[in-house]
Parts: sequence; structure tokens; C-alpha cells
Amino acid sequence: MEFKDDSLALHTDAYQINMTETYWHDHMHNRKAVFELYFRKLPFGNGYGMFAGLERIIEYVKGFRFSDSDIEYLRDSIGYEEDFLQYLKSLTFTGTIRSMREGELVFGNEPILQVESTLAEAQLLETALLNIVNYQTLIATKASRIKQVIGKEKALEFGSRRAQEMDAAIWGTRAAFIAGFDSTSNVRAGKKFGIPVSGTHAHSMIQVYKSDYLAMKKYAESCVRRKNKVFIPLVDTYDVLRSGVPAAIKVAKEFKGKVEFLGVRLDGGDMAYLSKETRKMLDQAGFQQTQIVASSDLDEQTILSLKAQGAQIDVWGIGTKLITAFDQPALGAVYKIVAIENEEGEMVDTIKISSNPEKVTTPGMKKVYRIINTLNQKSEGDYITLEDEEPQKEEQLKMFHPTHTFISKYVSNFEARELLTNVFVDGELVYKNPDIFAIQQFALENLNVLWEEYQRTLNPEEYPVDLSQKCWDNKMDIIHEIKAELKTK
Ligand SMILES: Nc1ncnc2c1ncn2[C@@H]1O[C@H](COP(=O)(O)OP(=O)(O)OP(=O)(O)O)[C@@H](O)[C@H]1O
Ligand SMILES: O=P(O)(O)OC[C@H]1O[C@H](OP(=O)(O)OP(=O)(O)O)[C@H](O)[C@@H]1O
Ligand SMILES: O=C(O)c1cccnc1
Repeated sequence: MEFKDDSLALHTDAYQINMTETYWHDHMHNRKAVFELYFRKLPFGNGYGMFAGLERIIEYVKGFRFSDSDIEYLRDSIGYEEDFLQYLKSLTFTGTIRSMREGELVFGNEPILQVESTLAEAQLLETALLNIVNYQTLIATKASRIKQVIGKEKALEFGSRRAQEMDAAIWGTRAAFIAGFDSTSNVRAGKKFGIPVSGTHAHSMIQVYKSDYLAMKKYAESCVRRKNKVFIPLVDTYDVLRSGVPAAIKVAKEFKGKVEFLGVRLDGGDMAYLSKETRKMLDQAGFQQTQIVASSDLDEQTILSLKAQGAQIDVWGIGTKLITAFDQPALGAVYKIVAIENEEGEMVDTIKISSNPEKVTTPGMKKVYRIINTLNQKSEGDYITLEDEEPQKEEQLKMFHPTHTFISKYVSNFEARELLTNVFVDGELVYKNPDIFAIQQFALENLNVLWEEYQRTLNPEEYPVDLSQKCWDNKMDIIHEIKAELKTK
């Protein structure tokens, strides 16, 4: 039997539905629960992460509903009982989601997103939420890292052909734009998100005409007919300095005033040497404004090296190594329950103990604050509290390392900026995601509060993510309680 692929509700792991069935049978499914989504370790050895994914989460949660064909499929395949299937059919998301905003700086072991809803709903959302955040935040972080090295020069996203499938190309390029990239080569992403689109041409076009000059001339003729008139020929198909660049210059002179000779693209060879020689040739021909675009397996390391060699590159086209998060393919974010309603209707904090201290969860519904020193507008670190705390009302905050507690400092003159914002409240969407340019602007401004020591790509300082005393005490009390209980067994 064939089933229509008409909803995303089954974009989940089977165990989520199995657990939901258990809760439903046991009349636990409508208990209130709180889950928090976070990663433990920053990727790529970077000093900060950049959050992306909320746009798609909003789309997903708004549309969360099991379709008729979903129910038919579950009946036909796993064969859940009919009453449970009818319960699934009736579900929509009725809870509350708080999230960081896209472009926010995020760090290890702090909630990026929080779901407070019925146990069943929170559980059923897990896989998709992690799927979205793990990829988009990873790519935004990689893109921001690459942008750190590129600085003010332009960064073009070229990855679609190498991305892990179509969704990754589209949402990955959006994440890269959030982190400060200037354009995408993916035209659909341009249409869908309003990201500026740019493009040159491939080696194949030169090969088709068997001549740099002839191909570039034909290309220029079509550029003339376009509104933007942009002419950026690729110069390395046969020989950059003997054929590609001279042909580009010749055609540009012939079409002076009719096309905009914005740049030439180099895609390989020794790009330090070739870019310097190309620069000289363009300058001598009077094209001082024409830029040099480079592409070919670039990432932050090759870009840094090319810059150190004095490469004359103005624009960087980056594909594979960005869109596939080449050096670290997973962020490793997790989604953990931190509180559950008991039989008396009270919320009870819950913990997961592990022999690995980093994997012990922090119980209780929490708030995350960025502590900004008002004297220099730089961040002192992030501060995680239980939900009823109000750090802004304190004269002085004690910030201490959550594992090495002797590492501590007192901060006065601070603004405690709350980072989680209401996105859904009781099932209603209450947040409007800003447009993509505003999100990019927000992301770039966020970096201003971070000392440079956290922004360098190599061995950055570790940014403090601390627990409030109350949050830390709560965790320790719960650990001791559980240990005591285990002892008596
Ligand atoms: N001067 C340079 N210093 C450091 N890395 C460079 C320099 N020039 C190019 N690179 C990088 O070296 C790699 C070149 O690899 P390779 O020789 O396989 O490709 P290529 O020269 O582009 O060849 P092709 O065009 O046939 O693919 C690319 O990752 C490129 O970004
Ligand atoms: O190297 P990346 O960072 O992934 O950037 C994208 C690459 O895609 C194109 O090469 P490809 O060989 O696919 O096509 P081409 O024939 O146009 O060179 C382009 O020339 C870049 O080298
Ligand atoms: O426009 C380009 O130059 C481009 C686009 C995708 C991949 N490589 C290059």
C-alpha cells in the first residue's frame, strides 16, 4: 500500500510513539513536563556557537498534526490499537516553547530551547526539534567561524551541489547567511528566504566553446541583456595567466559600458600566486575595481593561509567544507526532561545521573541570562537560574564554575539579559521571526558583547556558563537524595 507523504508528524523516531502509547495507557500522557534542548561541547573547537533553526521549528510546530495517511500507516505497519490512534489523530501542540532567537550566541550546557507541555506532545516533538537545531546551528557556527577569518571581505555560499541532500542545501545556506555570509548560489533559497543570489559560470561553458575568449564573449553578450549586467568570468579552465585573464580583459574592454566587469573567478592552482599576478594584470589593464573571487575547497584554514601569503582575493566562494560541516559533522545537541508533574499536580524536578559528570543533567525548569558588564558592554558569561530567580534584582552576582566551583568571581554593574523568549504560549504562536537581514544584523551585533579572546578560531578562551547557587544546590540536593535512596535498596 502507498501512503501520501502529507505531514511531518511521523518525522520522529518510533520510540517516541511507543513511549507516548505507554503514557496514554497509563493515563500519564497529559501530565505536564518540561524538556530542554542543549549541546554539551562547542563544535570545531570554536569559542561560541550561533543558533539557527527557529524558523523551521515554528513552521513544524504550527503544522504538527497526524494526517489520515499517517494514522493509516501506523495502523497498517506497527498496528497500534484503534483508541490510541484516534488519540494521536486528535493531537496538536498545545504547550509553550521558549527559545533563543536565531543569530543568538550559544554555549555548551545551556538550554537553547525549552518545551513545557503535556508529556506526550513534548516527547513527540523531540526528534524533529533536534534534527533541525543540530544541523542549522552547526552550519551557522561553521559559517560564523569562516566569517571571522574572512573579516570584511565578501563570503558567497556555493555548497548546494555538495550538501547532504536538498533540505540541507536550503536550510544550510540560510544558516550561513544568518552568520554573515553575503549571498547564496541557490536560487530557490533566494526565492524562499529573500537571501541575495549570486553566480558566475562553470568550466563546462569554456569547454563547450573550446576557447576562453569565445565563451566569455558569448557570456558577455547574454550579460548585456540582463538587468544587473554582472560579468564575472571563470579564468582557470586552460591557463589562468596566459589565456583566462587575458581573454577576460579583452572581452571586458570590448563590452565596456555594456557589462559590469565585477570580477574574475579563480578555482584552483596556487591561488596566492595566481591572484597576485591576476591583480597586476587587471590593474595594468585599467580594471582596478574588478575583484578577484576565489573558490575551491576553501575553509577557515586555507583562507587564513592564503591571507598570510598575501593573496589578492576580495571575495571568497565556499561550498563543501561549510555546508557539510566537514571537520565535525554533528553538533550533538540533546533533549532532556528536567521536570514532570506528579500525581498531586505539582512539578517535580528530575535528573539523569551518569558516571560521566558532563552527562549529569541539571534538574528544573531554568532561565538563561547573559550577564553584560554595564561598564564596558562586554559579557561576563552566561548565568543559568531556576525559573523563579531574578538575578537583575541582586546587588552583586557570584558566578562560579559549575564543576570547578573554586573558580569564581563577583560581578556588580551588570545587566542580566534574558535569552529564552516565548515562541508558543499554550499552543498559540506569539513570536514573529524577524526578516533574514534583521536576524543577520542581530547575529553580528551579538558578537560585539564577546571579548576577542572568545572569538579567535584557534584555542579560544572558555566562555563561562555558570549555574546560580540555587540551581547548583538544587542539583546537588537531588543527586544526594537519589544516592541515599539507592543505598537503602
Ligand atoms: N597558495 C595556497 N596556499 C594554500 N592552499 C592553497 C593555495 N592555493 C590553493 N590552495 C588550496 O589547495 C587546494 C588545491 O587542491 P587541488 O590541487 O586538488 O585543487 P586545484 O588546484 O583546484 O585543482 P583542480 O582545479 O584540478 O581541482 C584547495 O583546497 C585550495 O583551496
Ligand atoms: O569547492 P567548494 O568549496 O565545494 O565550492 C564549490 C565548487 O563547486 C564548483 O566546482 P565543480 O567542480 O563542482 O564545478 P565546476 O566544473 O564548475 O568547477 C566550483 O567551481 C567550486 O570549486
Ligand atoms: O557561481 C559560482 O561561481 C558557483 C556556484 C556554485 C558552485 N560553484 C561556483
